Amino acid sequence: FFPVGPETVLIKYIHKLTSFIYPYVRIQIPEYTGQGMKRSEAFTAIEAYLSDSCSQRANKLKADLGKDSSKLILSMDDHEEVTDEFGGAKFWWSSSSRSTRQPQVLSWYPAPDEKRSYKLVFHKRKRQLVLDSYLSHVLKEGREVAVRNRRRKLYCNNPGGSGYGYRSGVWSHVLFEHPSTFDTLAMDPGKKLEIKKDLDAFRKGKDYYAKIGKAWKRGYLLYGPPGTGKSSMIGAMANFLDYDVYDLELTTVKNNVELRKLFIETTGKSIIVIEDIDCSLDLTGKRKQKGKKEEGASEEKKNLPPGQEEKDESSKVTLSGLLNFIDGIWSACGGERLIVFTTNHIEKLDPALIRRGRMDKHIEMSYCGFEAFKVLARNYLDVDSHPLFDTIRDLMEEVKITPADVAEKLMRKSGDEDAGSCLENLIQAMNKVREEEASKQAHASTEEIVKGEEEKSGAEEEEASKQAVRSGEEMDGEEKRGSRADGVL
Ligand SMILES: Nc1ncnc2c1ncn2[C@@H]1O[C@H](COP(=O)(O)OP(=O)(O)OP(=O)(O)O)[C@@H](O)[C@H]1O
Ligand SMILES: [Mg+2]
Repeated sequence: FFPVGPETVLIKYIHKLTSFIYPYVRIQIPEYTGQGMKRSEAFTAIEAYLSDSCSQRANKLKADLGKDSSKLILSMDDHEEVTDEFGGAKFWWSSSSRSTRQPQVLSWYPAPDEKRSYKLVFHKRKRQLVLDSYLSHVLKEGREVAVRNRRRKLYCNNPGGSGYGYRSGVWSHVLFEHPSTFDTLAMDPGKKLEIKKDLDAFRKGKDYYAKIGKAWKRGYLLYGPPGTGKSSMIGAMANFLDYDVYDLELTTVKNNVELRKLFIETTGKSIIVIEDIDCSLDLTGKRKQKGKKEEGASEEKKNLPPGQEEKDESSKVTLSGLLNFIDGIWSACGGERLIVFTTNHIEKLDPALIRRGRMDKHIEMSYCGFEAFKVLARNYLDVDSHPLFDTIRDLMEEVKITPADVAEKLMRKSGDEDAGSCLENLIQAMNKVREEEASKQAHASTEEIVKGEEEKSGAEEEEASKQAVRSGEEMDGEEKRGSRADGVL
């Protein structure tokens, strides 16, 4: 027996009384939860769910552009109510927003000015139905609607160059509208099909990845000379999978901690891209040089003011930081991510970075072959065959030309330029490349001959001098000395 004051007893009775008169349960879903600045996923899903079901019923609606920018997506306006039915029960949804602007409070992490939230009200007898099935139904439907309506985004981690304040380390985004697709991408058809199959298997592989105990992600390494379509390939992948793209600029990431923060902030169904990985950082072969570097670093450290050393050490993204980013424990959060690296110099990369399991698939983007050329000809000139194709096929076997150069030649400069003259341009360009190659080779080989001859004549001279020495030895006195000197000179 606990002695309780009269107020407690009173409150207890008031609760009982209100639940008798007002037999409803309320659930509040705020837009931002906890201390994080991250938008609640539940809120987003509910927003989408309600937008789908309320457009028929609510009176006050908000509109925004949908996926193809031609259709308006309606959603519930603030302070609006809709009812929903599920499993024979009725549910009331309402939205509210409350201004929280506090001008006198200065904060490093300013809170959003408005606190928005959704409220769900239902009869307490339906509590079990809500917990067992209604909420999961709402989330599932909502997520599907959100995916259907969403406009894909291109995120980058360099918001206007401001490297300080609460904005640093946060992604900013624009709409992703890259025109490249697998149809416009010029490469060997077999290879293209293989990549498409691989991506498809990945997209559908949720259960498979769970079964084999791997995080649902896949790494691609695209390598090859400039202008062979690595960036275009990333665009095509994003369009094929309908994923968002995160373009990670490593040089602006201050340290490993920030890298991890960026990674956690990425959402599922996305491609994380690091372009020119060999230039981004001194990640190349760092592990091997570690010992040497540390020696040097400790000497440098001596000259730094106290406190500076620590900062310097932690102010870099390191190879191990990047490896953790790719396959550390954090990479399992969220799931369904593709990580793509591009480089022009695969040989410069640390093998640890590109081993299978991290970079599961290595794709070489190379010079334009005849099959790739045909794709470009179809896209740029609308031709599938042409009398000049045979010449081009022969030339392509000899000459290294990038798809970017081919594309440039095939682009119609004026409206009246016909396919034939574009192809002629291409042939001319390839002939020029061939001549240049030939003259370079000729130059190289004449150099070799000259070098060879120099060596040969050098040897002859030496032989002659030896001869002279030998013959001189046979002489005697003054003459001997003189002739030897001649020989040497
Ligand atoms: N395989 C290709 N198929 C179709 N177009 C291509 C292809 N490769 C290059 N192009 C054309 O050339 C341009 C440059 O290509 P892209 O930016 O993809 O090259 P990259 O390999 O990323 O080069 P870099 O290594 O310099 O970044 C593209 O805009 C595209 O028009
Ligand atoms: Mg590129």
